[in-house]
Amino acid sequence: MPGFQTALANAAAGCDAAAARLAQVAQRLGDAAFQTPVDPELLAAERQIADAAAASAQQLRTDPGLLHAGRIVLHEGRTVPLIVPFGERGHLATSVDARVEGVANLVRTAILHAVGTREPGGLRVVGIDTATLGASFAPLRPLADAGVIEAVATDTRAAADAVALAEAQVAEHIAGRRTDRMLLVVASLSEAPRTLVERIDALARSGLAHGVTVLGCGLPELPQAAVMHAVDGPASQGRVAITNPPAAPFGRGERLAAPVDWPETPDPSFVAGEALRLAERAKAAATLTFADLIPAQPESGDPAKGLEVLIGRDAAGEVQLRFDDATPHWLVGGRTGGGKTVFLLDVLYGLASRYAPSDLALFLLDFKEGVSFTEFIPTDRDRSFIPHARAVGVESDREYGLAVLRTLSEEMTRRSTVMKNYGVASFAKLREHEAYPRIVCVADEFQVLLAGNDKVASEAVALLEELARKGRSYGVHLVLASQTISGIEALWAKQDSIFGQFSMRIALPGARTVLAANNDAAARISLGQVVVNTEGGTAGADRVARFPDTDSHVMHRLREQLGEAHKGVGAPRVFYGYRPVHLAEALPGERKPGRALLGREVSLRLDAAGADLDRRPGRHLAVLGSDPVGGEALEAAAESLAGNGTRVLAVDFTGNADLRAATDRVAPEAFAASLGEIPDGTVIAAWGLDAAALDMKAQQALRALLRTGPARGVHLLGWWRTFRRFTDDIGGSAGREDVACALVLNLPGGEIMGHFGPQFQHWSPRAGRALLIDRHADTGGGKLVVPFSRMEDQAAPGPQRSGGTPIERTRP
Ligand SMILES: Nc1ncnc2c1ncn2[C@@H]1O[C@H](COP(=O)(O)OP(=O)(O)OP(=O)(O)O)[C@@H](O)[C@H]1O
Repeated sequence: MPGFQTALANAAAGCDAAAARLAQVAQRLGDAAFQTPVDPELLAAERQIADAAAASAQQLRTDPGLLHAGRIVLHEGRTVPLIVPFGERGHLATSVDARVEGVANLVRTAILHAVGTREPGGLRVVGIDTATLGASFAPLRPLADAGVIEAVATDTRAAADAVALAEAQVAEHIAGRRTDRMLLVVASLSEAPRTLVERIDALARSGLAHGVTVLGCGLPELPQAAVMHAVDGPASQGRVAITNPPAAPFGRGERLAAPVDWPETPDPSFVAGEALRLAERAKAAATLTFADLIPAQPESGDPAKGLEVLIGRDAAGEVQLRFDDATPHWLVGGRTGGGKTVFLLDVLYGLASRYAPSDLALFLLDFKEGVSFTEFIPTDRDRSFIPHARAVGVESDREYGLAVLRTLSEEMTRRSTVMKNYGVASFAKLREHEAYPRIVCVADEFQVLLAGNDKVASEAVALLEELARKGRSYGVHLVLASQTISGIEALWAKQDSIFGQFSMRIALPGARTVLAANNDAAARISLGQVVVNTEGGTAGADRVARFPDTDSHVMHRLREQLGEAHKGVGAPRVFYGYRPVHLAEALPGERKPGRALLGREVSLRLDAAGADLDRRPGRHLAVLGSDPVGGEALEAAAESLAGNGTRVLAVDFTGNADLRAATDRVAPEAFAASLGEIPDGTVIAAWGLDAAALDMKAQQALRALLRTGPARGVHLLGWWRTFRRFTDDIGGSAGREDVACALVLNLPGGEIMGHFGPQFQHWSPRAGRALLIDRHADTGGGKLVVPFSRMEDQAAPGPQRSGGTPIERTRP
């Protein structure tokens, strides 16, 4: 732009000379001086300037180092743009704030110019507007929605945060961690404390070289700034006098000798259109696609020092998050529909594509209808899965979550022993000897695990604390996510020592309490954006990134690729909290002679649960409670035994049992009499024993059978729908040891603890779950199981007809 600059310099010199002459004349003649005819040379210079300015105008608009800050008023009604150094070349200040319309126009012009003349993402804008509560920025709303204007502070506290953001920008710039620029726009500051103004001055001093430009409206003392002074007085016509910009003075005097006007009020539709255009441009540039998250070279990451994953972009570029010593565990929050599922899928698919299944193991828990991890497991329609996933809980029980946490804790113990053997103290060093994978355990709606004061909650807290504290040394990482404030508070309330370990805070729109109390960054973002804060949520340490929506084709393709590359890796074990389980799905190895299978353990391995009917005293099973599932579990037990060659004698007092699996049947009315004649090696399966008419003699025969049966291979599997009748039948506490196994259904802990022990007082029955107690196998609180139920197409057979003879053979 040499033509324009030379013309401007000549004109400025001309102006200086004319101004000096004018001043002298004015001194002599007073107001009459202004009637003095204008020097024809000056008019000629002005014409030259105006022509050069018109020719260069387009070029000027694209230079981020120059700002069109108003109009220089010339003679003959001519004006030329007032161009001042800006951006990296200078700050700009005004003597009055944006309550003056011309200054508000300057604010908008400056922002649109600064954003528009840089590459998308090259400039962040932070605003302060306490006197008009943000009105100066209102027409630029799309830029705020797109995250280009990161914050507009409307009170003094927020103003201090905004200044802190700019200070952090300088610090990051000095440290070489950022190369983008920030424009701090102080549109108005009303009664700001002196210290805040001093901080802005300090920013102005160091900012030019270190990434911050200040537009300080109402701050005429701003260092390194050209200052536009509103000229007072009735004759001033709202004119402005501008001081020389320190970086590029207009001329020899202190000020530009010609009068200046504030920028004109632009057409509102132009401002709105520009803001929208720039916002769209910023969004398009800041948004990666889901496919962009998948590296070109899959599984090439080295997990020794940490795991790294690309999640999106912010103004400074790509945003990579890490699981490492600095950010070993993550806390994620956001309101319903805030994008938590999508964000977690971005992270987990990103990780799975970067690291091999031997380097990364995923444990995925979902405690409510929230995130569903079906994208990791085979489904009826799509058999592909993510081979990194080791265990997945969908709408998991708390006990399942606990089992996963226990497994991780045991894994840490195992690793610690190995590390001691090698004499190393970090996961990175361990990897030099053995290729242990890093483990990432995601618990969505984790607060469910901590709810209440029961044993599960207290054990979960203890385990979480241990994992949070020690996980980093052993390569075990937690991601706790919650949609509710109470979720995060639950963790806080339970153990603040856990909370403190989560230096990585991730806040999706509407998240509260994930960030520090005075950090409201999550309130200002919209869907598709995330606040990432690696300093425990501290205000001023946020990065606002845009993350992509998921893409089911890309996910499917990756699953197929991974499946192809890791053919030998089996599908993860999946616990579906809401699904019934069936004996028919038991694996061949799970069916063993003499083992009555009753359901599936709610545990990491989801093993088949049952009672072993061996020769030890007491090897009988009582199914207790009126829930009809008790009858179905007993059917499964009978079937599993009969399938392995055990002779099963069935008797049904309920009229609803499916006795097809039984080898023999006995009519209900013949049951009492048959008790004395049970052949050796027989299992009696009895449905609804509470309805059996047992006189004293029969009851005694029953007790004798219980006491002596196992030694000769005779076992009773009995379903009592009432607890009282069960204890009566076995002879109360005297017979306690005679029935060692029980499957407890809908009977509260308070009712059974007298018989089974105080450790069962916390048992609270729930649909589809039972408590398996084996007095010989464990002294703890029993095992939570999902009892086997009938398949849906397995219709209830209706009342069974009893035969005429006591023992009727139904199957050879
Ligand atoms: N980064 C994004 N870009 C575009 N759309 C998104 C993005 N993230 C989420 N969405 C959309 O927002 C909607 C809600 O997202 P998501 O299911 O992840 O929310 P959530 O917080 O898990 O909510 P909920 O638990 O209630 O399902 C979805 O339709 C999703 O496609």
